[in-house]
Amino acid sequence: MVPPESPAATVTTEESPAAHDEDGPRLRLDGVGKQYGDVWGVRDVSLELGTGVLGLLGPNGAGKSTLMRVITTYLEPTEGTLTFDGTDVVASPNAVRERIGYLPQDFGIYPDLTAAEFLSYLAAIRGLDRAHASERIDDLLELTNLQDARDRRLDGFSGGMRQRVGIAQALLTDPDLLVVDEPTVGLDPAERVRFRNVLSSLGEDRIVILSTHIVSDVEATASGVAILADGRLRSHTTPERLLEDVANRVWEVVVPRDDLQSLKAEYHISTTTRRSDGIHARIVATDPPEGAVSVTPTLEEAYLDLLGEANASESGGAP
Ligand SMILES: Nc1ncnc2c1ncn2[C@@H]1O[C@H](COP(=O)(O)OP(=O)(O)OP(=O)(O)O)[C@@H](O)[C@H]1O
Repeated sequence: MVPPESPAATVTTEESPAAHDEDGPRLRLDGVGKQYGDVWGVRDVSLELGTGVLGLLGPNGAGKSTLMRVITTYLEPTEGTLTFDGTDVVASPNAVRERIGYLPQDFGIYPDLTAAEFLSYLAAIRGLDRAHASERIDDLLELTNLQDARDRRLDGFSGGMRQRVGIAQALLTDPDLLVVDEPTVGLDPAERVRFRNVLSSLGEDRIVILSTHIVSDVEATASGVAILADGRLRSHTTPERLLEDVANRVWEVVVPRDDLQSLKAEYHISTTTRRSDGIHARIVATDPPEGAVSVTPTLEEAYLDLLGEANASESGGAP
């Protein structure tokens, strides 16, 4: 919960990433807040976005879904204003809706339909004329690399293929703003890479907002990062600047397994890996322990450092 008296988030606008294309679509949020009863889902969010992929990161309950629902007009903000190319999103939701594509986390399909039938059905619901829809569906099946599966029933699709159908449906009206919620959860590594590539190319000429817990998806696709915590915008920057902020402060140290607890007590540990020579721990610290070797930070470490909550997540290695 965000108490109304909380201080405004310290977000420096001059650090915000510049849009790729000054002539492309622009989305602007000023002091946006959404309250559920006594609880603020998000509060005082100001952002200006141009073309490119924005990675929206934040812990559970940070307000990501609330913010996306407000942006996609599913929820009205309690306070603040949103404008899309100068149009007031709250006053004219219908004008904005037709320019927005949304892939929600709980995207439902009709299992008995083929990919092409499903997209035709959604195109009809959204009022696309038949000839235009058929051409558009062909293009989208190609874009999402599903042309060979177009006449297969959706119940035989893998998770990754379903997500690509989800992206295709979100793009039916050729939106200038695409919002995708946790799109790579449950995908295998190859599908994830393919999906990331599709998102990156979509960001070339539209605004893409990618909400996720998977920081490596942001690292691979995003030109901008917005970090929410407790409903507040903590940072709007580029992945490069986020990494610069933690440069020279990430270390790897090898300790015997019995020393791990005391290391945890003293340092922010991002990951630990068990190897035959001991536990390899990556830590974020200004004053590292003796023997620590400086390593290249990951975006996840920069993100955890900003949230101030780095802690160990153990990964594989020798027993
Ligand atoms: N319909 C609702 N009624 C009351 N409170 C809500 C409602 N939806 C969200 N909240 C609250 O608003 C805050 C933000 O929730 P939200 O779902 O937007 O966060 P999130 O970042 O999307 O979380 P997650 O990553 O777990 O999906 C939380 O405190 C949540 O409990």
